[in-house]
Amino acid sequence: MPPSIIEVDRVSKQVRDSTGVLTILHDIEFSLRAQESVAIVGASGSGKSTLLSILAGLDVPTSGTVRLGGTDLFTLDEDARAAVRAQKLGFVFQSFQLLGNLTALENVMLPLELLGRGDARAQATEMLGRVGLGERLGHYPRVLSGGEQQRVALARAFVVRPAVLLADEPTGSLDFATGETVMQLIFALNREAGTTLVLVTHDRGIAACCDRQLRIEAGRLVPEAAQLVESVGAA
Ligand SMILES: Nc1ncnc2c1ncn2[C@@H]1O[C@H](COP(=O)(O)OP(=O)(O)OP(=O)(O)O)[C@@H](O)[C@H]1O
Repeated sequence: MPPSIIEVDRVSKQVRDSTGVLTILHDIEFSLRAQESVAIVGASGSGKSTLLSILAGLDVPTSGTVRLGGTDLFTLDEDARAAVRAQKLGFVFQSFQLLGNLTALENVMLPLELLGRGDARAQATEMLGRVGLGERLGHYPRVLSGGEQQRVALARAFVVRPAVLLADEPTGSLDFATGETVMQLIFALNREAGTTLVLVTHDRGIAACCDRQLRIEAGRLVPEAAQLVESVGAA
């Protein structure tokens, strides 16, 4: 069995608001094996995006630990955490988040250049070909459709061969058919690259395509045995 790539141990997150202290995540615990695909599901406001931000090292838990490939993310200083993020993680967001003043090719070359990896142009060109945009290398995001922009974002995420891809509602801004194409591409690239996929989604069909689902209710992880009972009951 592949080793754990992510180990989350008793992660809680609290914030202060005008009414006092709000607990967004309560003692979340799970681990993910290398190459697994996992959907994080749950109602709006249950804490899914907060958990994803903590897995990304972008948000800091109030207590608990997150180990990525054996490295405890929150014992590192910000610079070291950013370096781990750049080397091991890829991100795909609902809103694409491409740089508008760079072409498709330049957007995909950028993470390779920041990591000092050789031959960024050739690797980025090949990756854009892989997502079906080999003819659009010199085009700026503003002339690309939503689905095309998300495919550039996928190429940018996968080109560094991340250990883990974190995706937050990657089809949320796309119509159904385009969303399906993008998801098929994510699963295919994921298998090819042997990446672990962590996907936040409201879409049950997409969640069902993942190896596992982690359900969050009001900041607590529903035990997987209880989820199984629920799904058998619903069948
Ligand atoms: N900095 C903050 N201050 C106050 N409340 C916050 C803060 N960050 C998150 N929250 C609250 O924590 C809860 C969980 O937010 P989160 O964005 O993680 O939910 P979510 O499950 O991703 O929701 P959605 O599916 O709607 O995107 C929400 O009620 C949100 O308003």
